[in-house]
Amino acid sequence: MSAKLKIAIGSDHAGYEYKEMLKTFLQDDELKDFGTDSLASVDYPDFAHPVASAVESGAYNFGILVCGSANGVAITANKHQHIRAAICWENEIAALARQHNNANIICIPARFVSQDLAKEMVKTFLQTAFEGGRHAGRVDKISC
Ligand SMILES: O=C(CO)[C@H](O)[C@H](O)[C@H](O)COP(=O)(O)O
Repeated sequence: MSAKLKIAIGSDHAGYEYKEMLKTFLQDDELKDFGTDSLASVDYPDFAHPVASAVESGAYNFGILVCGSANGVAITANKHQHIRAAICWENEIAALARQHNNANIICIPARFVSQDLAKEMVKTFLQTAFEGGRHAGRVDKISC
C-alpha cells in the first residue's frame, strides 16, 4: 500500500470548477484547498502564492494550480525558490514534467483542456517519478 500524498490545490475563478472536480477525483489523498471558493472573479496570485508556499515549505508533496491559461498561476508559483511549476496540456507533458524537470506543481489551463484530460494529467503527474541522471544536474542549475 502506498503512502497518502499530501497535495495543496488552488485556482482562480476560471479554474474553480476544475479544482472542485479534482478534489473529488483525489479524495483518497490528503488534500488542502487554498481556494478560491466560487466563480466570482479573483486574482490568481492570491491563490498561487499560498499553494507554492505550502509546497516550498515541505508540508505538501505536490501542488495543483488551475486558472484559465495556466500562465498566471505558473508565473506566480515559479517566483518561489524551490518551486518548479509546469504548465501541462497533454498527458505526455505531465509525465515529462516529472521525469525530466522534477516539477512539484502541475498547472492546468482549464479553458483549454477537458476535465477528463485534466484528471489524466494529474494522475500521471502524481504517479511519475523523477528520472534523475542527466536531468539532476540540469534541475540543480535552475536556481539562481
Ligand atoms: O493565466 C491567467 C492570467 O494570466 C488566467 O488564465 C486567468 O484565469 C485569466 O486571466 C482570467 O481571465 P478573466 O477574463 O478575468 O476571467
